[in-house]
Amino acid sequence: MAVEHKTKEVTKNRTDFNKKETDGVLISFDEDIEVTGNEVETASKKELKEMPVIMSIENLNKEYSKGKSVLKEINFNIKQGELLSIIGPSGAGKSTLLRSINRMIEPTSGEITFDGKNITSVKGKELRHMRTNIGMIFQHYNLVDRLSVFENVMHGTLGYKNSLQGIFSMYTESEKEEALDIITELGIQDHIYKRCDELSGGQKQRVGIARALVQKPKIILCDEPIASLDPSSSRVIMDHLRKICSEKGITVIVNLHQVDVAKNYSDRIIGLNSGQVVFNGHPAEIDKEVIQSIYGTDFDDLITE
Ligand SMILES: Nc1ncnc2c1ncn2[C@@H]1O[C@H](COP(=O)(O)OP(=O)(O)OP(=O)(O)O)[C@@H](O)[C@H]1O
Repeated sequence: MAVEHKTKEVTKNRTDFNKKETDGVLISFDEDIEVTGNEVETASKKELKEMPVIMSIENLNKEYSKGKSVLKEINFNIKQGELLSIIGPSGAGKSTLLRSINRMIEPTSGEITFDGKNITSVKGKELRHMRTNIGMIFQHYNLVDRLSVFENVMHGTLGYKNSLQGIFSMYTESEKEEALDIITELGIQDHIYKRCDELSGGQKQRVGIARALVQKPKIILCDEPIASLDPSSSRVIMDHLRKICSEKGITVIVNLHQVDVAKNYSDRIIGLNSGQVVFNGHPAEIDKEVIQSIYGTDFDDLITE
């Protein structure tokens, strides 16, 4: 079921939020936009309209403890090749939502259909197979520091291997060649034999993207991929994610704290507040009232001018 509309009446509050930097949330608006990247070419509405839906999320709920809902009746569709950002205040449920999608977290109820298959209750081999189609990158990279860039990237193929092949790092020549191509595309070929703990944050995140890409995923989930990076490295990472959608047709779902980055790079934005979707629309529809609905009445408390 597609939900392509604002799902909650926005609160009327005329506080001027222009260019306010909160703890981790940078807000800006069209008339005074503070863009961290170049003008980015997102997919046109028409192009995306013609793309097939790759994932549907229906009535998804999550309770970590009984009676305390962290996700409440989440509904939305995602198209192939779409870059979808999820924004919302700390604790809104962004990570829980992202991790429910690949079942790192078990949803309490609801249904996720991926590539035509209900993946909500798949187990064992089927779950492993499903996860090879869903790559993930993390705020803190989740690399093995003492291993080289190349070895970390090759770990992306492990989902396709039995445990013996995995233990002995048995990679085929074509797997190695494909990994090299991806490493080169990401511009980290000069670091290929370096240990990962010798890299900058931006380089580490590019290793994380390369590892996700060698999985040959249909979707990549990104949990605050730029939260630990400076603006220049953030731009490089977001440019790569945008390119992955536009040129490889891979769907990217990205949790972000930076509203301006979400506006600049996304085909669509979902706003979460207290576990509910309060906005689901085009970045151009994000205005002060929408921001108020997403960040809530406590938003003033976050301002640190
Ligand atoms: N493993 C857990 N057990 C119990 N409660 C949890 C667990 N993980 C998250 N929560 C709670 O669920 C709610 C949503 O957390 P989540 O991390 O999904 O939010 P978020 O929007 O990603 O926040 P942030 O932007 O700070 O990362 C929070 O109230 C959090 O305390």
